[in-house]
Amino acid sequence: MAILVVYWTGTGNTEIMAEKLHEGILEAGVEADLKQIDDCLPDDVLNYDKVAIGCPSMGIEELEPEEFLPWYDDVEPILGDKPLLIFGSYGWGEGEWMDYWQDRVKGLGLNLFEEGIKINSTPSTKEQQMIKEMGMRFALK
Ligand SMILES: Cc1cc2nc3c(=O)[nH]c(=O)nc-3n(C[C@H](O)[C@H](O)[C@H](O)COP(=O)(O)O)c2cc1C
Repeated sequence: MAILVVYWTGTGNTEIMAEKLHEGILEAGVEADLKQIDDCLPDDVLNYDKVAIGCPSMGIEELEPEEFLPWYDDVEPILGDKPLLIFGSYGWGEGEWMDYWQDRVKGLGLNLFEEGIKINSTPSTKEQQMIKEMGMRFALK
């Protein structure tokens, strides 16, 4: 079994989240790759059993529109029933972009794992541990 953790980041906060998820998955003893979307063609997701996708809140509570969204629009239709974990960082408010993203995923009937992880700004040490534990659960489920 292999898991892909793939993300877009502007200033590195979502990247820290991706690294912690990846760490947790590896600690659970499951093979995993960590990639930025630049290094991952949409079809590459087909090589994995489970996929974790990260994108921060950009625009006005939106997924990043220039690079991430066109990539994600191509990925979503080929995910099938692969377990999908979504995550990202936000800067203010309640992190509504994650609610919209989850609604979108659920509306398409995709196999969403737990609730998407949203973290305000840079994840604290405690939040990093929580993310790592979620990575372990994702790996072992
Ligand atoms: C162009 C732009 C738009 C943003 N829009 C939002 C927003 O609508 N809501 C929000 O909570 N944060 C917003 N943010 C803040 C980012 O989500 C926040 O800084 C986040 O930590 C960035 O994650 P990253 O370091 O992975 O890029 C925006 C930031 C930028 C640069």
